Amino acid sequence: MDKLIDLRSDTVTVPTEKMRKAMYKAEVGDDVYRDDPTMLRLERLAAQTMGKEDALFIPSGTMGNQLAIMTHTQRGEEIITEAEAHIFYYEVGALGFLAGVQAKQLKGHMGALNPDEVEAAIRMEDLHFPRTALICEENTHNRAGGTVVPLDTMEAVYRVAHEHDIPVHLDGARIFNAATALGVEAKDVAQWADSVMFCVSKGLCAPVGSLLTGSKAFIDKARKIRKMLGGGMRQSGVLAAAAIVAITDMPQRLYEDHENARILAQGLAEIKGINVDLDTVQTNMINFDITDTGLNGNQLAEIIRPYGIKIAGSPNGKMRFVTHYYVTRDDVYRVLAVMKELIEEPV
Ligand SMILES: Cc1ncc(COP(=O)(O)O)c(CN[C@H](C(=O)O)[C@H](C)O)c1O
Repeated sequence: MDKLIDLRSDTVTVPTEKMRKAMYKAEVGDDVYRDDPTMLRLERLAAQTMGKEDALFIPSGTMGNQLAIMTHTQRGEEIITEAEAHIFYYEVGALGFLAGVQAKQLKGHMGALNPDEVEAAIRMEDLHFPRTALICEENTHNRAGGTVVPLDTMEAVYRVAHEHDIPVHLDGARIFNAATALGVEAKDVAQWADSVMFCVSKGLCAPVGSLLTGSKAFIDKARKIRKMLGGGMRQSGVLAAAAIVAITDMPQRLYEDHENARILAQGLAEIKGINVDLDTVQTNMINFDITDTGLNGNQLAEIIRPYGIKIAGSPNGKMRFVTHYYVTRDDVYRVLAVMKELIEEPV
């Protein structure tokens, strides 16, 4: 059976052999009592990696983002997000349902908020107005194509926020991809946010989890809200062990995913009917459009599947391919050969 090439997302990655061994041998305890030594080690490592005081393990990035919002805000307040931020676009309306806040959405440029527009969007004191309680950024930015927000932009937004005593939360699901593309450490990106959520379950290949990082006071409050949501976990050191391997071993190889994405994007751009904006291919994602091929994403997903290639379908021509640890350079060449055959020489 040919190997399955799965380009749907970097969320499909499975734990490495080293992670599985670490999980098996993990020293565990009841983390609600703070007795799990492996979880304590992970949270110290995560905080140190982001240059923050403390960290909290959560089972998903969505929970980490929403926990941050619930911790930073009060019901009835307003947060500022980019127009297609994951926090707004893909988190099932949790902003309103869980945190009871509303979003002021600003259209970014390749996912980056404009600091002047952020400042203009901050509410002044007025009987009619909700208070602006939080500014949320996303780096890399998923729906913009895994694009990287420049550090000077993040710094400018951070300074505007702090001039108005407003905290900044970074959805850093792929912060290590951003740091790799920028040639800096993750903490150099994280410094321009008060709280940072990052995922170990995506490009870093851990089976489960994300870390929310921030000040000790912030994390103490977030830990209590996590417990309220039923997120207090017992012997979670089994998961923490894999996350420690993920943070320690995997960021340094992300450049390979970026190189593979670049090669894949350039190859796709040469196929008749496929439109790719190569400027947006900056990390491990490729957003492209197949409308001019006469196919939509769902049709392509169906005809490509028998070739051992899994892609996310779509009702229109808008497509996303994501590279990761389990997509090799040879897999990239095979995908290009199959795409060329299916699109340029349809039967
Ligand atoms: C920027 C960002 N922030 C948060 C999350 C949520 O992470 P999880 O809740 O899936 O762990 C994601 C997941 N992104 C997933 C994907 O890309 O396939 C889907 C869209 O939810 C994300 O891309």
